[in-house]
This record gives sequence, structure tokens and C-alpha cells, in this order.
Amino acid sequence: MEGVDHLADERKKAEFNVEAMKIVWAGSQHNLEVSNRISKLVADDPAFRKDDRTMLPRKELFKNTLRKAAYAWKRINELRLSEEEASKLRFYVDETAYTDLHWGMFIPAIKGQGTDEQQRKWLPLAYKMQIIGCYAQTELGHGSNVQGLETTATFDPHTDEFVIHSPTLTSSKWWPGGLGKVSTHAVTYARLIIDGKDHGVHGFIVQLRSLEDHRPLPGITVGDIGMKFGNGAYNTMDNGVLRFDHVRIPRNQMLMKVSQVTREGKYKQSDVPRQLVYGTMVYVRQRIVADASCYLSRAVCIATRYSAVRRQFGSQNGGPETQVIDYKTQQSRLFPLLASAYAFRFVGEWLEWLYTDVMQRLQANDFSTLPEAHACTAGLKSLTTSVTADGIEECRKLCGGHGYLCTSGLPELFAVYVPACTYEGDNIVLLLQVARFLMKTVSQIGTGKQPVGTIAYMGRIEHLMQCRCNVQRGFAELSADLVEAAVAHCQLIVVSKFIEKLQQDIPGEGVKQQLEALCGIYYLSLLHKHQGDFLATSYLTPKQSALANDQLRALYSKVRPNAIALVDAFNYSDHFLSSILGRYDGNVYPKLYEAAWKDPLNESVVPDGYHEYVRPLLKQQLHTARL
Ligand SMILES: CCCCCCCCCCCCCCCCCCCCCCC/C=C/C(=O)SCCNC(=O)CCNC(=O)[C@H](O)C(C)(C)COP(=O)(O)OP(=O)(O)OC[C@H]1O[C@@H](n2cnc3c(N)ncnc32)[C@H](O)[C@@H]1OP(=O)(O)O
Ligand SMILES: Cc1cc2nc3c(=O)[nH]c(=O)nc-3n(C[C@H](O)[C@H](O)[C@H](O)COP(=O)(O)OP(=O)(O)OC[C@H]3O[C@@H](n4cnc5c(N)ncnc54)[C@H](O)[C@@H]3O)c2cc1C
Repeated sequence: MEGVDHLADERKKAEFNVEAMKIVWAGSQHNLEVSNRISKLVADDPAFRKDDRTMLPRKELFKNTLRKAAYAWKRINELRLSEEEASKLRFYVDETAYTDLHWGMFIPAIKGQGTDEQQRKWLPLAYKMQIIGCYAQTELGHGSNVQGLETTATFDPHTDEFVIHSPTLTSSKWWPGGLGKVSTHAVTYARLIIDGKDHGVHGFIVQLRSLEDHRPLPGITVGDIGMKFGNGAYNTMDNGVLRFDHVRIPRNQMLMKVSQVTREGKYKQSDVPRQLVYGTMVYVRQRIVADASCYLSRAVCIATRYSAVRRQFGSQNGGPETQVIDYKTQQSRLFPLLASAYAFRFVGEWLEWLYTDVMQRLQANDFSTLPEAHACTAGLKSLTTSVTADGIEECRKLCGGHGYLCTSGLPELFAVYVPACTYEGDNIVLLLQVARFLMKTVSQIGTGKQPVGTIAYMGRIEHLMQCRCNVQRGFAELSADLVEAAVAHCQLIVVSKFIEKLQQDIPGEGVKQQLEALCGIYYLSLLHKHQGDFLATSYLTPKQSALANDQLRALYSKVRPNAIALVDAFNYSDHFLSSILGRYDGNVYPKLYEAAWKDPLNESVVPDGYHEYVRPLLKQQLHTARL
């Protein structure tokens, strides 16, 4: 029934102030106010319609994205939106586009790796979108191993230029978002060659397409790499292929904050660490962690609302069946994901703080916290995206058969999200970086150096102090175990940051209690999952383990009446969720029924193809009449 809130009884059960929880989730009253305003702006504007996205053919889909991006940009300018508001608008428009790479990687790369002069030249053009850029690092043959990239940038002292070249097929740039059809420029990563000497990988600003007619410039071959996983999803993005045939660029288009090439062809390094060439990746990994909670909370919101609507079995004397959310098995799959969404929100906030802190230190030439920032961003990116991708798929299963329909919103959400486990660093490769950092820390503890920050706890572990470990010896052989250690380390960070959040003043009736329950679910469900390890290492006795499980079940019961309100606190509009199962009013069945009839296949009663392929079958004269 239209206008009836089928979840109203559920909402009445809440034992906390939902409006206050919305502020906690948003980060502040101000953030909540901006979110509300911009979310409404997008939802009310038919230009941002997205319910047809999974049904559009690729070319139409892509053109539609170009239209939306141009319109979004127009609205940003007309309404004079601030950077914060524009970023929220992009969030609520909810469509991956070339603009993500322009704003999210091209501009940060110039800011982080360009000299002041280079920034003065390129940033104003990029800010006004008079040039559009992408981040062209990965090649057909190498993605993870950045030092293995093959594209060359050879300095020509006669003309004061670099010659950018793709010497092999495997050196073709492959994957960069926005490259395929839109970008006019790319921050291109290539091996710097001076006088025959290879100085390793550096970033260069290269113009790809004419600003007049958008055709590739001489020596450039560029195009889209083709359809990707899922309908709609990441296919709104033009991930591209790019080859250079001796393309010349002026010397001052090498990004020269970290190292420079002089007019005479001398290679010079600044006092800053070489790893700053990887700085854009640190920035984006931090953003990806912040985003993980958004994607996971979205899936959890859909699955929780639907689990309260859906009933199966258990009818007594002809009464209603049991809501599936009341099954303990459903709770044990759903509530840890609900808790994870909150946990990732808080660790994302902390990581943003850590990143800002590192950047401020870098300005003051203090590079001491860079390795920790790299380990935290790499590790948390890996952990949160893996849990989120698996969590979205689990939410689909929690919704039974209807979860498999595109109108549930979950298939597209999964398809658009799952590459986050690969891009910006394959998750295993990133965990190996964390493992290396941990092993290095252990070797330093052995020499008496006290670890600080997120690794301070290692200094309090007695047997680590006796360790004499060499970072490389046995590393490869033990890498599968070391990856598990890296995950455990990252989980510890997530739990610590959740607990630290609870130590803050959190206003609103019952809000803190709910967060305490969720925090308990987060760490106890982890403990439950890994109880074998805890028992094997005697960190837990069997009795303690059983008590922990009892406590976990008790917390599920505590959260159950609050579940709908806890997902309402995410404050997602129906437009944003784009899911019939996750509708705010829970009016699922009539809307599912209605949507089925809108499918293009139902436009005609007799399908296209019937006369060619079905009717002949029905009318066939079988040779073997006996059959
Ligand atoms: C339609 C709607 C439109 C709306 C329109 C609105 C308009 C405007 C609105 C504006 C809104 C803004 C929107 C912004 C949105 C932003 C969102 C962002 C979106 C992002 C999308 C992402 C897409 C994907 C991109 C990519 O994938 S880019 C490519 C990424 N590639 C990788 O990650 C490669 C992974 N590999 C590596 O990182 C490295 O090679 C390695 C770390 C694995 C190994 O490196 P190396 O070979 O050098 O190895 P070592 O192990 O020897 O390391 C040497 C030492 O360096 C340290 N190290 C390594 N990495 C780093 C680092 N990053 N930082 C610091 N230090 C590092 C190692 O630890 C070693 O140190 P040691 O020697 O001390 O041990
Ligand atoms: C949707 C999408 C968007 C992207 N956008 C961009 C972009 O805008 N710009 C850009 O430059 N790139 C982009 N990329 C590329 C992306 O960054 C790379 O794909 C990613 O870094 C992984 O590298 P790879 O493909 O080389 O994987 P590989 O390294 O080939 O991984 C293959 C397998 O090998 C394993 N493996 C690799 N190395 C090791 C090791 N040392 N030890 C153990 N196992 C290992 C991995 O775990 C994985 O299982 C994008 C990719 C995708 C999917």
C-alpha cells in the first residue's frame, strides 16, 4: 500500500535517538546538514535518474554519464557549490565517471608531485576543467610492480624535450579510468632515461588529445579497453589503452617536486623521499577506506530492511510467519556487517586525520611517519575493501532470491565495488607491504628501538623483543602467514579506533550504548571467526572462548530491536539506495511486481524472435513420428 510505513513498528522499537546517531554517522551536524541538502538536490532532479542504468547498452550508458557529468558541473557552478558540497554531489549522483580520476588522481598527482611553478600552470586549467586528466600508470604487462613499468621518457638535450615511447606491446598503458574516450591529458608514469641511464619511474604530464577536435595528437593511439563485469556498474567509466610513438613533450612537463632534470640533462633529487612519487596512491587509498563504509552500509541497509519485511516459516495458529531478521543465523550474518559498517566509518575518519597529519609533517620536512602512513593506508584499504566486497555479496544472499534481481540494487553495487579489491593496489600485494613493515618493526625492536603509533603495542609483546629477524630471510616462504598477520594488525587498528571513538563524548539518548554493542559485535565476531588461532596460541582458554560466544549472542539480541533504526541512521534516500528491497517504507512486494512489468522484455506480449526461433520449434515436423 502506498503511503503506509510497513517498517513503522520496527522503528518504534528503537532504544536510541536516531537523529543523534545520524550526526555521529555524518561526522558532525554541519556534515549532516550538507548531506541532507545535496542528497535532496540530486534526488529531486530527474537529470540524475539512475534506475535505468543496468538496462542501457554501453554506448548509451556512457553518453548518459557524459551528460550527467556535464550537467553536474553546470549545477556546481550555477549554485556556486563549495568543494565539500561538490564532493557530496558526486557521492549522491552515484555514478563512476572520468571526473573521479580527474579530481581524484590527476589533480592530486600534480599537487603532490609538481613544483610550485607546475602547479601554478596546470591546476587552474584543471580546476576549471579546461583540460581533463587521468592517471596513466598501469600497463598491459605490469600493474602491481610499478618499478617494472616499460614506457620510456628519454631526455633529448638538443631540443630540451622528453620523448615518450611505448617500446613493447606490454608497455601499452592499460586500465586508466577516463583515458579511453575523454581525457585530454594524462599524468603518465614512465622510466626516465638520460644519456642511456635508467633513473626509474617518474610522472610526466602528457597531452593526448587536441583541445580543438578531441582527436588523438600525432604519435598517440588511444581507446577504450571494453566491457567490464556487470550491467551498468563500472561500465560508465572509459578505462583506456594508450600507446606512444616517440611523442615529444617539453622538459618542464616532468613532475619535478621529488627529482629534477636540468637543461643540461643532469638528474637531481630533492631532499624528500623518492616514495613521494607514490603519494597519489596513498591519498586515494585513504579515500577508498572512507568510501568502504558507504558501500557496506548501503548493502546492509537494504538487507536489514528487507530482512524485517521478509517472513518465512513459523506461523502459529494462522498468524504471521517469522520475520527472517529474527532467525539467529540471519543475525549472525547480518549484524557483524552492520557493526563493520560503523567500524569502517570511524577508522576512515581516523585515517583521514592521519593523512592530514602526515601531509602537514611533510610540509615541515618531517618524513618520519610516512612508512606508517603507507602501511596504514595500504593495509586498511585492503581490509576494508575485501570485507565490503564480500559483505555486499553476503547481503545479496541474505535477501534470498530477490537479492539477485537488479532492482534489489545489490548486483550493480557488487559489480561496481568489487574492483576496489584490485585497483589502487591488489589487496594481497598491499598486505605484503604491511607485512614487510611489521617485520621491519620487529627487527628494530630487537635493536632496542621503541615502536610508536599503530605499532606501539608490538613493543609490549615480550617475545618480539627477543626476536632477531631479517626482513627478507624466509619472507617469501612465509608470505601466506605474514599476510594473515598483516590482516590481524589492521583489524587491531579498526578495533582500537572504534574503542577510541567510544571514549569521546557522544550525545544523544542511547546512542553510545548502541555503538558499544556494535563495537562488541565487531570484535567478538572476529574473535569467534578466529577462535582456532586464539586457542592454538593460548591467548584464550576454551572457557573464555565459550563466554565470548555467549556474549556475542546476547549482543545480537540487544541490537535486534534497534536494527532498522541503526540503518536509518545512515540517512540514505530511496533515490540513493536505488533498491526496491531497501525501500524506506518497506513496501516491497507491490513495487517488485510493478517493476517487473516495466522490463523492456515485457513491452510486447510476444517477444522479438518468437517468429524466427520459437514458432518453428513448436511447428516442426519431427522425422521420428514415434518420438
Ligand atoms: C556522473 C557524475 C559526475 C559528477 C561530477 C562532479 C564533478 C566534480 C566533483 C568533485 C568531486 C571529487 C571526486 C573525487 C573522487 C575521488 C575518488 C577516487 C576514485 C579512485 C578510483 C580509483 C581508480 C583506480 C586507480 C588505480 O588503480 S591507479 C594505479 C594504482 N596502482 C597501484 O596501486 C600499484 C600497486 N603497487 C605499488 O604501490 C608498489 O609498486 C608496491 C608498493 C607494491 C611496491 O613498490 P616497489 O617496487 O617500489 O617496492 P618496494 O616494496 O621495494 O618499496 C620501496 C619502498 O617504498 C615504500 N613504499 C611503497 N609504496 C609506498 C607508498 N605509496 N608510500 C610510501 N612508501 C611506499 C616501501 O614500503 C619500501 O620502503 P622500505 O624500503 O622502507 O621498506
Ligand atoms: C576498475 C579498474 C580501474 C583501474 N583504474 C586505473 C587507473 O585509473 N590508473 C591506473 O594506472 N591503473 C588503474 N587500474 C589498474 C590497477 O591499479 C591494477 O590492476 C592493480 O594495481 C593490480 O595490478 P595488476 O593488474 O598488475 O595485478 P597483478 O599484480 O598481475 O595481480 C595478479 C595476481 O598476482 C598476485 N600477485 C602479484 N604480485 C604478487 C606478489 N609480489 N606476491 C604475491 N602475489 C602477487 C595478485 O595478488 C593477484 O592475485 C585499474 C584497475 C581496475 C580493475
